Amino acid sequence: MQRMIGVMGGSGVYEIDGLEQATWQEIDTPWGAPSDAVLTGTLEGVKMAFLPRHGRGHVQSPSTVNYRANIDAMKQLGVTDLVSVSAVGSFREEMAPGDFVIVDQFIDRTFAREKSFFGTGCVAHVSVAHPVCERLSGLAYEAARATGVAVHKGGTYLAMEGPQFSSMAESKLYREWGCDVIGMTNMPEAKLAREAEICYASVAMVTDYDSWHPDHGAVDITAIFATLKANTHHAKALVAALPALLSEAYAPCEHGCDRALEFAIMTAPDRRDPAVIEKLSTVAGRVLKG
Ligand SMILES: CSC[C@H]1O[C@H](OP(=O)(O)O)[C@H](O)[C@@H]1O
Ligand SMILES: Nc1ncnc2[nH]cnc12
Repeated sequence: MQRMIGVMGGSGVYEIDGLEQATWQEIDTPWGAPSDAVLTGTLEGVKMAFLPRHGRGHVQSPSTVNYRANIDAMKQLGVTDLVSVSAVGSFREEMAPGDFVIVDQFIDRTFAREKSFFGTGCVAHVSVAHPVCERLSGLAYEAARATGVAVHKGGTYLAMEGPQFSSMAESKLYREWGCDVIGMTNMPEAKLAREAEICYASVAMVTDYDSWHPDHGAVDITAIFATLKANTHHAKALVAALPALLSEAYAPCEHGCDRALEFAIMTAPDRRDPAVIEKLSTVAGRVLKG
């Protein structure tokens, strides 16, 4: 099996540079349409797939992004390692606008999204105790360091429903909970990547101090865009640095991300719904076949 890098581009990241044989591919999935076509090609001999999470032109809101379709599309293309690039607010003075954070934990406060590929007819329970792939996150950290940006290794991401930003009381509460950054999209994306047995890492680009900071006031979308614009070159450079770091032949993930479904399916084979099994053929085909 060949290793393939997927990039899920967040706010401000709607394209990547330098792909050879670049083609926008429309992908159908049993879960509906992904946010957009997927840009595929190779970079330094490594196959890559890029999907703008909100669609080109930022059409999908965090609540309407079809996360299941996006992950299924990446899996169909053969993505083994998926790096998310996201804009976030910061709860820490030292995680300043412009900095990058390699997220390693999540608190999921989203409530209006489909969060699993599984359900009635085929029930499965995977572990997300360690919701990101340690190996891929380490490589993303190295790639970020190579760009020269200030980068923090590890951080807890509070996933909120949105689309409105948090109240000051919520912002202060999340700080007390020990959260480091806040965004609206990495959940259920990370959970679904785990169900699809794809290694997942999250690169968070700090754009603001949310609304807790006495010296910074409320979140200001104009300031967010300015910070994102000033940082796009770092995000693109990070993506460009990934192939050299991941170019070695595929080796099973030491953390088991690529085997997450091994013992996860609870529904007895003779009680599984054939229509549901058919829908799961891409993401869970490895364990459902045979
Ligand atoms: C640009 S402000 C809020 C918007 O930005 C983040 O999107 P993404 O995670 O895709 O970079 C945040 O989650 C909100 O969707
Ligand atoms: N303060 C914030 N809250 C939620 N999502 C964000 N994305 C960027 N800044 C954010």
